[in-house]
Amino acid sequence: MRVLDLRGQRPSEARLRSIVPRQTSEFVSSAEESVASILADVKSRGTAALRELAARFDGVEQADLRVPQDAIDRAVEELDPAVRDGLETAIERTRAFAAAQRPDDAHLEVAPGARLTHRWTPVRRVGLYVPGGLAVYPSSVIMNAVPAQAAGVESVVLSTPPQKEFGGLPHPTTLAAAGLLGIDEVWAIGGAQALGAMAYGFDDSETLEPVDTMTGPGNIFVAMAKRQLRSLVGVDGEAGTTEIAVIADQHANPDYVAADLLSQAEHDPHAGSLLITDSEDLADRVALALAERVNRTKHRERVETALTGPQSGVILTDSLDQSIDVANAYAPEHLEIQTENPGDVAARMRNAGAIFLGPYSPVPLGDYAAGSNHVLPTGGSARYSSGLCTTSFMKAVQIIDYSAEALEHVGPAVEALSRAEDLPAHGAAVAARIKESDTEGDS
Ligand SMILES: NC(=O)c1ccc[n+]([C@@H]2O[C@H](COP(=O)([O-])OP(=O)(O)OC[C@H]3O[C@@H](n4cnc5c(N)ncnc54)[C@H](O)[C@@H]3O)[C@@H](O)[C@H]2O)c1
Ligand SMILES: N[C@H](CO)Cc1c[nH]c[nH+]1
Ligand SMILES: [Zn+2]
Repeated sequence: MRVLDLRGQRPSEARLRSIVPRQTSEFVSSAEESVASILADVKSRGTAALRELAARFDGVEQADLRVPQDAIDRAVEELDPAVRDGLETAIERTRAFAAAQRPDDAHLEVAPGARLTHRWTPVRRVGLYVPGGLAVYPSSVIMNAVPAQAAGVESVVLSTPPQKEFGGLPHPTTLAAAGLLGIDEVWAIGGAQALGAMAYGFDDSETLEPVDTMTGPGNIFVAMAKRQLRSLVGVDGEAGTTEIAVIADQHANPDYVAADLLSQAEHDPHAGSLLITDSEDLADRVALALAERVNRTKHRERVETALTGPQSGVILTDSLDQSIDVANAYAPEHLEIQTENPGDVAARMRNAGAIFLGPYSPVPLGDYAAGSNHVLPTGGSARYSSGLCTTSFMKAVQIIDYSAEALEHVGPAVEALSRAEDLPAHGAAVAARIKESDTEGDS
């Protein structure tokens, strides 16, 4: 991994953001044109386009795009018992935490007779994307579906790539996870075209009703499709190519740090793994442990590409304070804090998708069974967006209920502001109720 030595330097926030190792936003932008043409094709030609795209990108010929219920039922029946236990544990913990996130409505009488309500409602129909290119992601079925169900969403549709190995159906463990969660509308469509299908819907040889919100992780084609469809449907944050940053000091266990950096590098050759440390000695020991682990890891080629790419590296700082500044500027999807007092460091972190404290909370725990969600903002978007949660599937409506006296009391304020904005009909609408006159000239 390349080393960036910031010791003795005081880079500005702007400079820090530009020098920390990361895939540039041009990386996702490189998919812009191809995704635009995929989406246009799906919009105009529906299932015919989807079948052609599946042949081109997934190498499958599909008769039906919708997965039959008996394939879902069979996947549940044939599920390995240990995997079933794992999925059920993950569902149980994620469900408990998602239920705890349900927001309360807010009610306020802002003045006598002036009642306001902030009422949360679930989105009616949502589309969940579950990736399935380089790896298989049944855990992402849980991370998408459980908060949607906790929010009270009425209609859930799931889309995931068809697999050549399974005759054009999605991977059976992904189907089994859907079955365990009671999801019966599953489509074998992958990549940008899946997002287009759920956003536009189609009604030709098969029918897919459009959704109101789409969520889920995926590669750059998925992330770009979400960017392009954002004005048509609600989308969650940009949960693109995985990244991990670790703030570590001399107290950290180098083998744990190495194992965790490697764990996320195995997702994708473009995944980012970053160590931020004020201890050169720790950095050297992590490098040794990492080399040893990379030698024997299953997806060695992918991991080596990720760890040696421009998006990965070691940043040497001259203090824990500077490590925190660097991490906040980087805004990682996952941040591990492997320091003497991780809770104190976490309290000073503003920008991270999820924070993992201390030696016994590794990122892979959060990937599967911590109870937290693994669909998290990447590419620095943790500066302004959150990981998937129950409110990602909800929206709030504000309800205004004033009595005649309450309106009369605040009327002069409304009328003065309407004059100031040269929108006198606004003031007149209030004046009509107060003075029993509805002409603008009276207001
Ligand atoms: N941030 C998160 O919360 C999170 C969670 C899980 C996974 N991930 C990330 O999700 C990604 C999963 O990627 P994946 O590739 O394994 O699965 P994927 O489902 O995202 O992508 C596979 C699809 O990409 C499409 N595709 C492939 N090549 C294409 C091309 N040249 N042009 C257009 N479309 C093409 C195909 O249609 C295929 O079905 C990884 O990068 C992983 O790091 C992120
Ligand atoms: N680390 C991924 C989020 O970036 C989530 C995941 C799913 N399976 C394994 N890991
Ligand atoms: Zn992972």
